[in-house]
Amino acid sequence: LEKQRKWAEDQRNLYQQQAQAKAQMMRYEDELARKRMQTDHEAQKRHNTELVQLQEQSSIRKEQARRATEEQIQAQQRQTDKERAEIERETIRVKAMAEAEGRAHEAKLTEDHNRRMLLERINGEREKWLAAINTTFSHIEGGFRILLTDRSKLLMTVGGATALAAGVYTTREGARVTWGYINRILGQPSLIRESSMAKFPWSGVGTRATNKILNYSTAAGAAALAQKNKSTLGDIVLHPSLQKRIEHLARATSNTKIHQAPFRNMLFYGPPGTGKTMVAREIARKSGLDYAMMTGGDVAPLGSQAVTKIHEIFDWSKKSNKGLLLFIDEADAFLCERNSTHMSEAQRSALNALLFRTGDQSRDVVLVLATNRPGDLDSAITDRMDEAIEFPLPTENERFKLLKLYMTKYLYGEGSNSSESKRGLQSLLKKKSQKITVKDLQDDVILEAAHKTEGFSGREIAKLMASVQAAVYGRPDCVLDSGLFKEIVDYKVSEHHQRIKLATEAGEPTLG
Ligand SMILES: Nc1ncnc2c1ncn2[C@@H]1O[C@H](COP(=O)(O)OP(=O)(O)OP(=O)(O)O)[C@@H](O)[C@H]1O
Repeated sequence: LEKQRKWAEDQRNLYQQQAQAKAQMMRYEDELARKRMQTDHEAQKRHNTELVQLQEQSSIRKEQARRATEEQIQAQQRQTDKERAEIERETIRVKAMAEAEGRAHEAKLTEDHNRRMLLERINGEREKWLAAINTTFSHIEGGFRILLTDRSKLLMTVGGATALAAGVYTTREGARVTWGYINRILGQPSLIRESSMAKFPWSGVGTRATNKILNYSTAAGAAALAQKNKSTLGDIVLHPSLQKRIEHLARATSNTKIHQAPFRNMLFYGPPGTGKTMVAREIARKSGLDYAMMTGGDVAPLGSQAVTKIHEIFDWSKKSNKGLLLFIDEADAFLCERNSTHMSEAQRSALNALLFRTGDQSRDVVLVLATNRPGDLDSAITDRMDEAIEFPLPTENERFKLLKLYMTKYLYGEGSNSSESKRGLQSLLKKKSQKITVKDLQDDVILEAAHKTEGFSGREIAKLMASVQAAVYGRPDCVLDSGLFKEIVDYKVSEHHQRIKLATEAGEPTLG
Protein backbone atom coordinates (compact mmCIF):
# COMPACT_ATOMS: atom_id res chain seq x y z
CA LEU A 1 0.00 0.00 0.00
CA GLU A 2 2.81 2.31 0.91
CA LYS A 3 4.49 1.46 -2.33
CA GLN A 4 1.27 2.06 -4.26
CA ARG A 5 0.75 5.45 -2.56
CA LYS A 6 4.30 6.48 -3.30
CA TRP A 7 3.93 5.53 -6.90
CA ALA A 8 0.65 7.44 -7.16
CA GLU A 9 2.28 10.47 -5.56
CA ASP A 10 5.21 10.25 -7.98
CA GLN A 11 2.76 9.89 -10.78
CA ARG A 12 0.89 13.03 -9.59
CA ASN A 13 4.10 14.99 -9.27
CA LEU A 14 5.05 13.88 -12.72
CA TYR A 15 1.72 15.02 -14.10
CA GLN A 16 2.03 18.29 -12.34
CA GLN A 17 5.52 18.84 -13.71
CA GLN A 18 4.33 17.86 -17.19
CA ALA A 19 1.32 20.23 -16.89
CA GLN A 20 3.62 23.04 -15.69
CA ALA A 21 6.05 22.40 -18.53
CA LYS A 22 3.17 22.37 -21.01
CA ALA A 23 1.69 25.61 -19.63
CA GLN A 24 5.10 27.28 -19.76
CA MET A 25 5.52 26.05 -23.30
CA MET A 26 2.11 27.45 -24.27
CA ARG A 27 2.87 30.81 -22.60
CA TYR A 28 6.14 30.96 -24.42
CA GLU A 29 4.47 30.14 -27.73
CA ASP A 30 1.77 32.71 -27.07
CA GLU A 31 4.36 35.35 -26.30
CA LEU A 32 6.22 34.44 -29.44
CA ALA A 33 3.02 34.69 -31.47
CA ARG A 34 2.25 38.12 -29.94
CA LYS A 35 5.73 39.41 -30.68
CA ARG A 36 5.49 38.16 -34.24
CA MET A 37 2.14 39.85 -34.66
CA GLN A 38 3.50 43.11 -33.24
CA THR A 39 6.47 42.99 -35.56
CA ASP A 40 4.15 42.28 -38.48
CA HIS A 41 1.89 45.13 -37.39
CA GLU A 42 4.76 47.62 -37.17
CA ALA A 43 6.09 46.52 -40.52
CA GLN A 44 2.61 47.02 -42.00
CA LYS A 45 2.36 50.47 -40.36
CA ARG A 46 5.73 51.51 -41.77
CA HIS A 47 4.71 50.25 -45.12
CA ASN A 48 1.44 52.22 -44.98
CA THR A 49 3.24 55.43 -43.90
CA GLU A 50 5.65 55.06 -46.80
CA LEU A 51 2.74 54.50 -49.12
CA VAL A 52 0.96 57.64 -47.86
CA GLN A 53 4.16 59.69 -48.22
CA LEU A 54 4.62 58.41 -51.74
CA GLN A 55 1.03 59.30 -52.60
CA GLU A 56 1.40 62.79 -51.11
CA GLN A 57 4.59 63.42 -53.03
CA SER A 58 2.95 62.23 -56.16
CA SER A 59 -0.08 64.54 -55.70
CA ILE A 60 2.24 67.52 -54.90
CA ARG A 61 4.16 66.79 -58.08
CA LYS A 62 0.89 66.60 -60.01
CA GLU A 63 -0.39 69.89 -58.47
CA GLN A 64 2.88 71.64 -59.33
CA ALA A 65 2.68 70.35 -62.87
CA ARG A 66 -0.95 71.55 -63.14
CA ARG A 67 -0.06 74.99 -61.78
CA ALA A 68 2.86 75.30 -64.13
CA THR A 69 0.60 74.41 -67.05
CA GLU A 70 -2.06 76.89 -65.92
CA GLU A 71 0.49 79.67 -65.54
CA GLN A 72 1.86 78.88 -68.94
CA ILE A 73 -1.65 79.04 -70.40
CA GLN A 74 -2.38 82.32 -68.60
CA ALA A 75 0.89 83.82 -69.77
CA GLN A 76 0.07 82.76 -73.30
CA GLN A 77 -3.45 84.24 -72.90
CA ARG A 78 -2.01 87.51 -71.60
CA GLN A 79 0.44 87.65 -74.42
CA THR A 80 -2.36 87.00 -76.92
CA ASP A 81 -4.58 89.68 -75.32
CA LYS A 82 -1.72 92.13 -75.40
CA GLU A 83 -1.03 91.37 -79.02
CA ARG A 84 -4.70 91.64 -79.86
CA ALA A 85 -5.00 95.01 -78.03
CA GLU A 86 -1.87 96.17 -79.84
CA ILE A 87 -3.34 95.13 -83.16
CA GLU A 88 -6.65 96.81 -82.32
CA ARG A 89 -4.87 100.00 -81.32
CA GLU A 90 -2.84 99.96 -84.44
CA THR A 91 -5.97 99.30 -86.54
CA ILE A 92 -7.80 102.19 -84.87
CA ARG A 93 -4.81 104.46 -85.41
CA VAL A 94 -4.49 103.51 -89.07
CA LYS A 95 -8.24 103.87 -89.53
CA ALA A 96 -8.25 107.28 -87.84
CA MET A 97 -5.32 108.41 -89.98
CA ALA A 98 -7.02 107.15 -93.13
CA GLU A 99 -10.24 108.89 -92.14
CA ALA A 100 -8.38 112.11 -91.34
CA GLU A 101 -6.59 111.94 -94.68
CA GLY A 102 -9.88 111.26 -96.42
CA ARG A 103 -11.50 114.16 -94.66
CA ALA A 104 -8.57 116.46 -95.44
CA HIS A 105 -8.70 115.45 -99.10
CA GLU A 106 -12.45 115.92 -99.22
CA ALA A 107 -12.13 119.29 -97.47
CA LYS A 108 -9.49 120.34 -99.98
CA LEU A 109 -11.71 119.33 -102.91
CA THR A 110 -14.69 121.12 -101.36
CA GLU A 111 -12.57 124.17 -100.70
CA ASP A 112 -11.36 124.28 -104.32
CA HIS A 113 -14.88 123.90 -105.55
CA ASN A 114 -16.17 126.57 -103.16
CA ARG A 115 -13.38 128.93 -104.16
CA ARG A 116 -14.23 128.48 -107.84
CA MET A 117 -17.92 129.03 -107.14
CA LEU A 118 -17.15 132.09 -105.02
CA LEU A 119 -14.97 133.60 -107.72
CA GLU A 120 -17.67 133.03 -110.29
CA ARG A 121 -20.27 134.54 -108.03
CA ILE A 122 -18.06 137.57 -107.25
CA ASN A 123 -17.46 138.17 -110.94
CA GLY A 124 -21.20 137.92 -111.66
CA GLU A 125 -22.01 140.26 -108.76
CA ARG A 126 -19.36 142.76 -109.85
CA GLU A 127 -20.75 142.93 -113.33
CA LYS A 128 -24.28 143.29 -112.02
CA TRP A 129 -23.24 146.09 -109.64
CA LEU A 130 -21.28 147.89 -112.35
CA ALA A 131 -24.29 147.83 -114.63
CA ALA A 132 -26.57 149.02 -111.78
CA ILE A 133 -24.13 151.81 -110.81
CA ASN A 134 -23.87 152.98 -114.42
CA THR A 135 -27.66 153.03 -114.78
CA THR A 136 -28.11 154.85 -111.44
CA PHE A 137 -25.50 157.45 -112.28
CA SER A 138 -27.08 158.10 -115.67
CA HIS A 139 -30.48 158.58 -113.92
CA ILE A 140 -28.95 160.87 -111.28
CA GLU A 141 -27.18 162.84 -113.96
CA GLY A 142 -30.51 163.31 -115.79
CA GLY A 143 -32.25 164.31 -112.55
CA PHE A 144 -29.56 166.85 -111.65
CA ARG A 145 -29.68 168.33 -115.06
CA ILE A 146 -33.49 168.81 -114.74
CA LEU A 147 -33.12 170.21 -111.19
CA LEU A 148 -30.46 172.73 -112.18
CA THR A 149 -32.49 173.95 -115.10
CA ASP A 150 -35.79 174.16 -113.05
CA ARG A 151 -35.42 176.50 -109.99
CA SER A 152 -38.78 175.69 -108.28
CA LYS A 153 -38.09 171.92 -108.33
CA LEU A 154 -34.66 172.54 -106.78
CA LEU A 155 -36.19 174.47 -103.87
CA MET A 156 -38.80 171.76 -103.27
CA THR A 157 -36.19 168.98 -103.22
CA VAL A 158 -33.92 170.76 -100.72
CA GLY A 159 -36.88 171.57 -98.41
CA GLY A 160 -38.21 167.98 -98.57
CA ALA A 161 -34.81 166.44 -97.72
CA THR A 162 -34.36 168.78 -94.72
CA ALA A 163 -37.86 168.02 -93.38
CA LEU A 164 -37.27 164.25 -93.75
CA ALA A 165 -33.95 164.41 -91.82
CA ALA A 166 -35.54 166.46 -89.03
CA GLY A 167 -38.47 163.99 -88.80
CA VAL A 168 -36.22 160.95 -88.57
CA TYR A 169 -34.03 162.53 -85.88
CA THR A 170 -36.98 163.71 -83.76
CA THR A 171 -38.72 160.34 -83.94
CA ARG A 172 -35.57 158.43 -82.95
CA GLU A 173 -34.72 160.64 -80.00
CA GLY A 174 -38.34 160.78 -78.87
CA ALA A 175 -38.61 156.96 -78.93
CA ARG A 176 -35.38 156.65 -76.96
CA VAL A 177 -36.52 159.06 -74.26
CA THR A 178 -39.96 157.42 -74.00
CA TRP A 179 -38.48 153.91 -73.83
CA GLY A 180 -36.02 155.02 -71.12
CA TYR A 181 -38.89 156.48 -69.14
CA ILE A 182 -41.06 153.34 -69.45
CA ASN A 183 -38.08 151.19 -68.59
CA ARG A 184 -37.31 153.24 -65.50
CA ILE A 185 -40.89 153.13 -64.31
CA LEU A 186 -41.69 149.50 -65.04
CA GLY A 187 -38.64 147.53 -66.17
CA GLN A 188 -35.99 145.61 -64.32
CA PRO A 189 -32.95 147.71 -63.28
CA SER A 190 -29.97 147.13 -65.52
CA LEU A 191 -27.76 146.16 -62.56
CA ILE A 192 -29.90 143.08 -61.92
CA ARG A 193 -28.37 140.18 -63.79
CA GLU A 194 -30.85 137.50 -62.91
CA SER A 195 -34.24 137.63 -61.28
CA SER A 196 -37.28 135.53 -60.59
CA MET A 197 -39.44 138.60 -61.13
CA ALA A 198 -40.65 139.23 -64.71
CA LYS A 199 -38.67 141.88 -66.62
CA PHE A 200 -41.92 143.75 -67.24
CA PRO A 201 -45.11 143.33 -65.25
CA TRP A 202 -47.09 142.18 -68.29
CA SER A 203 -44.46 139.78 -69.69
CA GLY A 204 -44.70 136.12 -68.80
CA VAL A 205 -48.29 136.33 -67.53
CA GLY A 206 -49.47 133.88 -70.19
CA THR A 207 -46.54 131.50 -69.69
CA ARG A 208 -46.90 131.53 -65.91
CA ALA A 209 -50.61 130.83 -66.12
CA THR A 210 -50.09 128.01 -68.65
CA ASN A 211 -47.37 126.47 -66.48
CA LYS A 212 -49.59 126.61 -63.41
CA ILE A 213 -52.47 124.99 -65.30
CA LEU A 214 -50.15 122.32 -66.66
CA ASN A 215 -48.69 121.66 -63.24
CA TYR A 216 -51.99 121.35 -61.46
CA SER A 217 -53.98 119.75 -64.27
CA THR A 218 -52.72 116.33 -63.35
CA ALA A 219 -52.54 114.79 -59.92
CA ALA A 220 -48.96 113.77 -60.67
CA GLY A 221 -48.05 117.37 -61.51
CA ALA A 222 -49.51 118.63 -58.25
CA ALA A 223 -47.76 115.89 -56.30
CA ALA A 224 -44.46 116.68 -58.02
CA LEU A 225 -44.87 120.36 -57.18
CA ALA A 226 -45.65 119.58 -53.56
CA GLN A 227 -42.65 117.26 -53.42
CA LYS A 228 -40.45 119.93 -54.98
CA ASN A 229 -41.45 122.49 -52.39
CA LYS A 230 -41.00 120.00 -49.59
CA SER A 231 -37.64 118.66 -50.75
CA THR A 232 -34.52 119.66 -48.92
CA LEU A 233 -31.72 121.74 -50.41
CA GLY A 234 -32.15 120.31 -53.91
CA ASP A 235 -28.86 119.42 -55.52
CA ILE A 236 -26.68 121.27 -53.05
CA VAL A 237 -24.25 119.20 -51.05
CA LEU A 238 -23.25 120.85 -47.80
CA HIS A 239 -21.88 119.83 -44.45
CA PRO A 240 -24.85 118.48 -42.42
CA SER A 241 -24.58 121.21 -39.78
CA LEU A 242 -24.40 123.95 -42.43
CA GLN A 243 -27.31 122.38 -44.30
CA LYS A 244 -29.38 122.36 -41.12
CA ARG A 245 -28.55 126.02 -40.49
CA ILE A 246 -29.52 127.04 -44.03
CA GLU A 247 -32.80 125.13 -43.82
CA HIS A 248 -33.51 126.80 -40.52
CA LEU A 249 -32.75 130.23 -42.03
CA ALA A 250 -35.05 129.55 -45.02
CA ARG A 251 -37.84 128.54 -42.65
CA ALA A 252 -37.21 131.58 -40.47
CA THR A 253 -37.27 133.90 -43.50
CA SER A 254 -40.51 132.35 -44.69
CA ASN A 255 -42.11 132.77 -41.25
CA THR A 256 -40.81 136.33 -41.04
CA LYS A 257 -42.66 137.08 -44.25
CA ILE A 258 -45.88 135.48 -42.96
CA HIS A 259 -45.73 137.49 -39.74
CA GLN A 260 -44.75 140.68 -41.52
CA ALA A 261 -41.68 141.02 -39.30
CA PRO A 262 -38.49 142.70 -40.55
CA PHE A 263 -36.15 140.45 -42.56
CA ARG A 264 -32.71 139.42 -41.36
CA ASN A 265 -29.77 140.15 -43.67
CA MET A 266 -27.16 137.48 -44.33
CA LEU A 267 -23.50 137.37 -45.22
CA PHE A 268 -22.13 134.28 -46.99
CA TYR A 269 -18.39 134.01 -47.08
CA GLY A 270 -15.94 131.34 -48.12
CA PRO A 271 -13.74 130.23 -51.00
CA PRO A 272 -15.06 130.54 -54.56
CA GLY A 273 -17.30 127.80 -55.92
CA THR A 274 -18.60 126.51 -52.60
CA GLY A 275 -22.30 127.02 -53.36
CA LYS A 276 -23.03 130.52 -51.98
CA THR A 277 -25.07 131.60 -55.02
CA MET A 278 -26.88 128.26 -55.18
CA VAL A 279 -27.83 128.50 -51.52
CA ALA A 280 -29.09 132.10 -51.88
CA ARG A 281 -31.31 130.98 -54.77
CA GLU A 282 -32.50 127.99 -52.80
CA ILE A 283 -33.31 130.09 -49.72
CA ALA A 284 -35.39 132.40 -51.91
CA ARG A 285 -37.17 129.39 -53.43
CA LYS A 286 -37.83 127.68 -50.13
CA SER A 287 -38.94 130.82 -48.36
CA GLY A 288 -41.23 131.81 -51.24
CA LEU A 289 -39.53 135.18 -51.85
CA ASP A 290 -38.64 136.71 -55.21
CA TYR A 291 -35.01 136.55 -56.10
CA ALA A 292 -32.71 139.07 -57.77
CA MET A 293 -29.00 138.84 -58.26
CA MET A 294 -26.43 141.52 -58.98
CA THR A 295 -22.67 141.51 -58.99
CA GLY A 296 -20.54 143.97 -57.09
CA GLY A 297 -18.14 144.23 -60.02
CA ASP A 298 -20.86 145.80 -62.22
CA VAL A 299 -21.13 148.91 -60.02
CA ALA A 300 -17.70 150.50 -60.60
CA PRO A 301 -18.02 150.86 -64.42
CA LEU A 302 -21.31 152.78 -63.97
CA GLY A 303 -19.41 155.76 -62.56
CA SER A 304 -21.65 158.57 -61.44
CA GLN A 305 -24.78 156.64 -62.51
CA ALA A 306 -24.16 153.98 -59.84
CA VAL A 307 -26.06 155.85 -57.13
CA THR A 308 -29.17 156.21 -59.30
CA LYS A 309 -28.99 152.51 -60.21
CA ILE A 310 -28.78 151.44 -56.56
CA HIS A 311 -31.85 153.54 -55.73
CA GLU A 312 -33.58 152.07 -58.80
CA ILE A 313 -33.04 148.56 -57.44
CA PHE A 314 -34.57 149.36 -54.06
CA ASP A 315 -37.52 151.16 -55.71
CA TRP A 316 -38.02 148.22 -58.04
CA SER A 317 -37.91 145.74 -55.14
CA LYS A 318 -41.10 147.34 -53.78
CA LYS A 319 -42.97 145.92 -56.76
CA SER A 320 -42.58 142.42 -55.41
CA ASN A 321 -45.60 141.31 -53.42
CA LYS A 322 -43.73 138.39 -51.95
CA GLY A 323 -40.67 140.31 -50.73
CA LEU A 324 -37.32 140.23 -52.52
CA LEU A 325 -34.11 138.44 -51.70
CA LEU A 326 -31.42 140.68 -53.16
CA PHE A 327 -28.24 138.67 -53.62
CA ILE A 328 -25.04 140.69 -54.17
CA ASP A 329 -22.30 138.41 -55.43
CA GLU A 330 -18.64 139.50 -55.14
CA ALA A 331 -19.88 142.07 -52.61
CA ASP A 332 -16.35 143.13 -51.67
CA ALA A 333 -15.96 144.67 -55.16
CA PHE A 334 -18.12 147.64 -54.22
CA LEU A 335 -18.87 147.35 -50.52
CA CYS A 336 -15.24 147.52 -49.40
CA GLU A 337 -13.89 149.81 -46.69
CA ARG A 338 -14.87 153.43 -47.51
CA ASN A 339 -11.47 154.91 -46.77
CA SER A 340 -9.77 152.38 -49.05
CA THR A 341 -7.46 154.14 -51.52
CA HIS A 342 -8.71 152.12 -54.52
CA MET A 343 -12.26 153.35 -54.07
CA SER A 344 -13.51 155.98 -56.50
CA GLU A 345 -15.81 158.81 -55.45
CA ALA A 346 -18.68 157.28 -57.46
CA GLN A 347 -18.23 153.92 -55.73
CA ARG A 348 -18.20 155.57 -52.34
CA SER A 349 -21.47 157.33 -53.19
CA ALA A 350 -22.99 154.02 -54.35
CA LEU A 351 -21.99 152.40 -51.07
CA ASN A 352 -23.48 155.31 -49.15
CA ALA A 353 -26.71 154.95 -51.14
CA LEU A 354 -26.89 151.27 -50.22
CA LEU A 355 -26.17 152.06 -46.58
CA PHE A 356 -28.90 154.68 -46.66
CA ARG A 357 -31.45 152.24 -48.12
CA THR A 358 -30.58 149.48 -45.65
CA GLY A 359 -30.27 151.64 -42.55
CA ASP A 360 -33.48 150.26 -40.99
CA GLN A 361 -34.69 146.69 -40.76
CA SER A 362 -36.59 146.13 -43.99
CA ARG A 363 -39.87 144.31 -44.60
CA ASP A 364 -39.39 144.26 -48.39
CA VAL A 365 -35.79 143.24 -49.00
CA VAL A 366 -33.53 140.58 -47.54
CA LEU A 367 -29.97 141.44 -48.34
CA VAL A 368 -27.69 138.45 -48.94
CA LEU A 369 -24.05 139.27 -49.59
CA ALA A 370 -21.50 136.78 -50.86
CA THR A 371 -17.80 137.39 -50.71
CA ASN A 372 -14.49 135.59 -50.78
CA ARG A 373 -12.88 138.34 -48.66
CA PRO A 374 -15.17 139.14 -45.74
CA GLY A 375 -12.41 141.17 -44.11
CA ASP A 376 -12.52 143.78 -46.93
CA LEU A 377 -16.15 144.77 -46.30
CA ASP A 378 -16.98 148.13 -44.82
CA SER A 379 -17.73 147.92 -41.13
CA ALA A 380 -21.13 149.60 -41.67
CA ILE A 381 -22.05 146.78 -44.04
CA THR A 382 -20.98 144.00 -41.67
CA ASP A 383 -22.92 145.80 -38.95
CA ARG A 384 -26.10 145.45 -41.04
CA MET A 385 -25.66 141.67 -41.35
CA ASP A 386 -27.70 139.58 -38.92
CA GLU A 387 -26.24 136.21 -39.92
CA ALA A 388 -22.71 135.46 -41.11
CA ILE A 389 -22.36 131.98 -42.57
CA GLU A 390 -19.12 130.42 -43.64
CA PHE A 391 -19.07 128.11 -46.67
CA PRO A 392 -15.95 125.97 -46.26
CA LEU A 393 -14.40 123.72 -48.89
CA PRO A 394 -16.13 120.33 -48.99
CA THR A 395 -14.76 117.54 -46.79
CA GLU A 396 -14.02 114.05 -48.13
CA ASN A 397 -17.52 112.85 -47.38
CA GLU A 398 -19.09 115.80 -49.19
CA ARG A 399 -16.68 115.44 -52.10
CA PHE A 400 -17.83 111.85 -52.46
CA LYS A 401 -21.47 112.99 -52.54
CA LEU A 402 -20.61 115.76 -55.03
CA LEU A 403 -18.81 113.30 -57.30
CA LYS A 404 -21.79 110.97 -57.23
CA LEU A 405 -24.18 113.87 -57.85
CA TYR A 406 -22.34 115.21 -60.87
CA MET A 407 -21.75 111.72 -62.15
CA THR A 408 -25.50 111.16 -62.19
CA LYS A 409 -26.03 114.51 -63.88
CA TYR A 410 -23.33 114.38 -66.51
CA LEU A 411 -22.95 110.69 -67.22
CA TYR A 412 -26.46 109.37 -66.76
CA GLY A 413 -28.14 112.57 -67.92
CA GLU A 414 -30.40 112.87 -64.89
CA GLY A 415 -30.53 116.04 -62.86
CA SER A 416 -32.13 119.17 -61.67
CA ASN A 417 -32.73 122.61 -63.08
CA SER A 418 -29.45 124.11 -61.94
CA SER A 419 -27.58 126.04 -64.62
CA GLU A 420 -24.57 123.75 -64.33
CA SER A 421 -26.67 120.68 -64.96
CA LYS A 422 -28.41 122.44 -67.81
CA ARG A 423 -25.06 123.03 -69.41
CA GLY A 424 -24.19 119.38 -68.92
CA LEU A 425 -27.51 118.32 -70.32
CA GLN A 426 -27.12 120.60 -73.30
CA SER A 427 -23.86 118.98 -74.18
CA LEU A 428 -25.53 115.62 -73.62
CA LEU A 429 -28.34 116.53 -75.96
CA LYS A 430 -25.87 117.52 -78.63
CA LYS A 431 -24.51 114.01 -78.46
CA LYS A 432 -27.92 112.45 -78.04
CA SER A 433 -27.13 109.59 -80.36
CA GLN A 434 -24.14 108.50 -78.27
CA LYS A 435 -25.01 107.01 -74.91
CA ILE A 436 -22.36 106.76 -72.24
CA THR A 437 -21.69 103.27 -70.93
CA VAL A 438 -20.18 103.09 -67.45
CA LYS A 439 -18.15 99.98 -66.77
CA ASP A 440 -16.85 98.67 -63.42
CA LEU A 441 -16.87 102.09 -61.73
CA GLN A 442 -17.45 101.02 -58.16
CA ASP A 443 -17.87 103.22 -55.08
CA ASP A 444 -14.32 102.45 -53.95
CA VAL A 445 -12.94 104.20 -57.07
CA ILE A 446 -15.10 107.26 -56.35
CA LEU A 447 -14.07 107.17 -52.69
CA GLU A 448 -10.44 107.17 -53.78
CA ALA A 449 -11.15 110.15 -56.06
CA ALA A 450 -12.86 111.94 -53.16
CA HIS A 451 -9.75 111.33 -51.09
CA LYS A 452 -7.43 112.63 -53.79
CA THR A 453 -9.45 115.78 -54.48
CA GLU A 454 -8.59 117.32 -51.13
CA GLY A 455 -8.89 121.13 -51.42
CA PHE A 456 -11.29 121.04 -54.41
CA SER A 457 -14.32 123.31 -54.34
CA GLY A 458 -17.80 122.19 -55.45
CA ARG A 459 -17.28 124.01 -58.75
CA GLU A 460 -13.97 122.25 -59.36
CA ILE A 461 -15.63 118.89 -58.74
CA ALA A 462 -18.44 119.76 -61.14
CA LYS A 463 -15.82 120.73 -63.71
CA LEU A 464 -13.90 117.53 -63.09
CA MET A 465 -16.99 115.49 -63.91
CA ALA A 466 -17.60 117.67 -66.98
CA SER A 467 -14.04 116.80 -68.08
CA VAL A 468 -14.78 113.12 -67.53
CA GLN A 469 -17.86 113.49 -69.71
CA ALA A 470 -15.82 115.24 -72.43
CA ALA A 471 -13.14 112.54 -72.29
CA VAL A 472 -15.77 109.83 -72.65
CA TYR A 473 -17.20 111.56 -75.70
CA GLY A 474 -13.68 111.70 -77.08
CA ARG A 475 -13.65 107.91 -77.22
CA PRO A 476 -15.18 106.15 -80.19
CA ASP A 477 -17.14 103.68 -78.01
CA CYS A 478 -18.25 106.27 -75.38
CA VAL A 479 -17.28 103.92 -72.54
CA LEU A 480 -16.22 105.14 -69.12
CA ASP A 481 -14.16 102.69 -67.10
CA SER A 482 -12.29 103.08 -63.85
CA GLY A 483 -8.97 103.52 -65.73
CA LEU A 484 -10.16 106.58 -67.66
CA PHE A 485 -11.86 107.99 -64.56
CA LYS A 486 -8.70 107.68 -62.48
CA GLU A 487 -6.64 109.21 -65.28
CA ILE A 488 -8.84 112.34 -65.45
CA VAL A 489 -8.94 112.63 -61.65
CA ASP A 490 -5.14 112.46 -61.45
CA TYR A 491 -4.80 115.01 -64.21
CA LYS A 492 -7.25 117.40 -62.55
CA VAL A 493 -5.59 116.96 -59.16
CA SER A 494 -2.19 117.88 -60.57
CA GLU A 495 -3.77 120.82 -62.43
CA HIS A 496 -5.33 122.01 -59.16
CA HIS A 497 -1.99 121.85 -57.36
CA GLN A 498 -0.30 123.68 -60.21
CA ARG A 499 -2.92 126.42 -60.03
CA ILE A 500 -2.50 126.78 -56.28
CA LYS A 501 1.26 126.99 -56.76
CA LEU A 502 0.90 129.72 -59.38
CA ALA A 503 -1.55 131.64 -57.19
CA THR A 504 0.82 131.40 -54.23
CA GLU A 505 3.74 132.60 -56.35
CA ALA A 506 1.65 135.52 -57.60
CA GLY A 507 0.85 136.34 -53.96
CA GLU A 508 -2.91 135.94 -54.37
CA PRO A 509 -4.63 135.65 -51.04
CA THR A 510 -6.79 132.54 -50.91
CA LEU A 511 -9.52 131.62 -48.49
CA GLY A 512 -9.33 127.89 -48.06
N1 LIG B 1 -22.20 122.64 -52.34
C1 LIG B 1 -22.39 122.40 -53.64
N2 LIG B 1 -23.23 121.43 -54.04
C2 LIG B 1 -23.41 121.21 -55.35
N3 LIG B 1 -22.79 121.89 -56.33
C3 LIG B 1 -21.94 122.86 -55.98
C4 LIG B 1 -21.69 123.17 -54.62
N4 LIG B 1 -20.81 124.18 -54.57
C5 LIG B 1 -20.52 124.51 -55.83
N5 LIG B 1 -21.19 123.73 -56.70
C6 LIG B 1 -21.07 123.80 -58.15
O1 LIG B 1 -20.28 124.94 -58.45
C7 LIG B 1 -21.01 125.89 -59.22
C8 LIG B 1 -20.75 127.26 -58.66
O2 LIG B 1 -21.41 127.40 -57.42
P1 LIG B 1 -21.83 128.83 -56.84
O3 LIG B 1 -21.95 129.81 -57.96
O4 LIG B 1 -22.98 128.65 -55.95
O5 LIG B 1 -20.52 129.13 -56.01
P2 LIG B 1 -20.14 130.49 -55.26
O6 LIG B 1 -19.71 130.09 -53.90
O7 LIG B 1 -21.25 131.47 -55.36
O8 LIG B 1 -18.89 130.92 -56.10
P3 LIG B 1 -18.27 132.39 -56.33
O9 LIG B 1 -17.78 132.87 -55.00
O10 LIG B 1 -17.16 132.14 -57.29
O11 LIG B 1 -19.37 133.23 -56.90
C9 LIG B 1 -22.46 125.48 -59.12
O12 LIG B 1 -23.16 125.77 -60.31
C10 LIG B 1 -22.39 124.00 -58.86
O13 LIG B 1 -22.29 123.32 -60.09
